[in-house]
Amino acid sequence: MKIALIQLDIAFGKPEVNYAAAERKIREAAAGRPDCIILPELWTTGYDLTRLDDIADPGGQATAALMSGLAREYGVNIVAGSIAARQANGITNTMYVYDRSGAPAGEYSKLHLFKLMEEHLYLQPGSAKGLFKLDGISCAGLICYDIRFPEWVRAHMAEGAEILFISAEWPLPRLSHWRALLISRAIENQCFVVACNRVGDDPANTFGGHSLIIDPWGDIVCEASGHEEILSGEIDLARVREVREQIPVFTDRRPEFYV
Ligand SMILES: O=C(O)CCC(=O)C(=O)O
Repeated sequence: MKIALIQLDIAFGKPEVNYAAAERKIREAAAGRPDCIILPELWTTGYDLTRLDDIADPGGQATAALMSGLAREYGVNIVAGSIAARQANGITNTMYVYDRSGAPAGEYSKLHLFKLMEEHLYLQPGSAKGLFKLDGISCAGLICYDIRFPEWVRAHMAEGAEILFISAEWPLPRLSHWRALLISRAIENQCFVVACNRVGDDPANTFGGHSLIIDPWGDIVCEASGHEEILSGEIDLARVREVREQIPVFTDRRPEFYV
């Protein structure tokens, strides 16, 4: 499976600019004929939280129209990062996933809102897992701060997911945490981790880039720089089965003692 990670800079609070940039980058990435493309977190608005009432995408519909159309046009799966979506219960930080036919394949709203960046003041948390299938492969999709909650990641991987997709806006000062947490999630869950971060600045933060693909042994398949780029890497799902057979963590678990 060939994966392209679109490590974008994001124009603060300017969805029209960001939709145009993401479309350009997806067309560029699609030329390399990937099986799957992933975008970062909140890529339509950035963290312009105080203006979300005006700029959130109602029901994710504008995002769906663009992403589903591109997925169908290029016959590529798209993990469309996350966006601020206006829902009946308020605004959520929601990841939408489309398969090669452009059909919705999954949806996940960020469960753990990040207080350090005031998400809890403007967003409603999700309440369901981010499990979906792409080309018959079981996948999980989570968002940024979620990677600090190994029990939430495990809840997904224990249901058989083999690839963990992460969309993020992870700040530069904690880049060492980003790498260590992602490598740990890959090792402990014996899965591929595909993690797409943004770059650039907003009024409060500088974001670190260094999007990554990590294999189920914890080795880095590929890693981006701190600048805008399309990172491309190939994964072989047989590696998940090999590592899970060699060290059978999932069958050796004793969950009855973990509560
Ligand atoms: O956990 C962190 O250090 C960063 C999390 C974050 O930036 C987010 O969830 O948006």
